[in-house]
Amino acid sequence: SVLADNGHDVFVWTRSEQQAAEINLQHTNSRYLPGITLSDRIVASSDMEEAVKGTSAIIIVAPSSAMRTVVQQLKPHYTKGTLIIHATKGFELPSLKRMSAVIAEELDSAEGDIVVLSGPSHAEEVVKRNPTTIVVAALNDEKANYARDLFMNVNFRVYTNRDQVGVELAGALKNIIALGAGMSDGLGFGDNAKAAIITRGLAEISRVGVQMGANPLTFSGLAGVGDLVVTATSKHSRNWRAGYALGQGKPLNEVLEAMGMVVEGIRTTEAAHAISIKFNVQMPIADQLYQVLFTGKDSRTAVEALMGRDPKTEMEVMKLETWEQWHK
Ligand SMILES: NC(=O)C1=CN([C@@H]2O[C@H](COP(=O)(O)OP(=O)(O)OC[C@H]3O[C@@H](n4cnc5c(N)ncnc54)[C@H](O)[C@@H]3O)[C@@H](O)[C@H]2O)C=CC1
Ligand SMILES: O=C(CO)COP(=O)(O)O
Repeated sequence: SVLADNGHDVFVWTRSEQQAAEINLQHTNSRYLPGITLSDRIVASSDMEEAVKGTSAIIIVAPSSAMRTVVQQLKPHYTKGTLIIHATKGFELPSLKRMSAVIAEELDSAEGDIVVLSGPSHAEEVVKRNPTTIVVAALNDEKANYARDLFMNVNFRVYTNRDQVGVELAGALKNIIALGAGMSDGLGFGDNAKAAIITRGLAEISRVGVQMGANPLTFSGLAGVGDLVVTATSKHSRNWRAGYALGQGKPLNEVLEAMGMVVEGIRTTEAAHAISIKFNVQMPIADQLYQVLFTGKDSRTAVEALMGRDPKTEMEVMKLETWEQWHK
């Protein structure tokens, strides 16, 4: 919708012929954006070749679990050099690869040329043209600037950031903390507990991000704090809503079935469990969530485990040598 507002012709690919017909004939997408009329500049197709033929940029927003197969379907129709932007927040499992690495591998392109679009941007509000700020990140400045100019308008402000790794990691990892914030609310803990999980969650995802090559400052930006606030406090958030239902004692399979949309934080918690071992970094919140989601631990017992940890200094956010390296 943002691109259509900016005067671009937009082609949407969907697996569902029925959904494509609805978008083309009624200009609505009732399952995902009820009550919204879409621009007639938006044309949908269930044929990948038709959807991407002759386009100057391709935006991929498949769930992380489907990213590789979607890019494999795109590959035969992809013209080398066409700009690729992705807005998916998650990791590939079990490889733990970031999405831009998966895309670059499949399309045989440089990872730094893939533009990551991230930040606090629930589709439900973007489509209403409510003010939204996001970040586009790539090592390749020309490509990042091109992506920025495609999307930028008076309702949708776009910043650039060269820390592609950090933006991608922040966007994925914040979903774990949003699940935890929802769970805290579902348990009825109130504002103090939610502020605690957001703040300590930010420390945790920044610590692991830095260990994986991110600039810590990226976690104070739109892809970090910005998206964490949105996802951990919004009624739109699938991750918060799933956490809330889990906190109320509903079983995971029931929660996911009722949601009917992807809850990336579940898979990302699984990824974080492996990441904390691989990168030798403590992720206490993700670790407790992992136990609640995958080993049947009671959520109140998990909270007790978090609150009963050994005393720490608050500033033990990341390894000092990494911090010093960034501040040299
Ligand atoms: N919904 C939002 O406001 C935002 C979502 N994102 C990210 O976008 C990604 C997608 O999320 P949503 O659109 O919210 O999920 P969703 O569950 O609402 O929609 C996912 C879409 O992908 C399709 N899909 C699933 N598996 C597929 C496959 N194998 N091949 C082709 N299509 C497939 C589904 O049919 C559905 O149309 C996630 O990584 C999410 O974190 C990022 C920013 C905002
Ligand atoms: O990342 C998002 C908003 O920026 C979407 O979060 P949810 O998947 O939790 O709705």
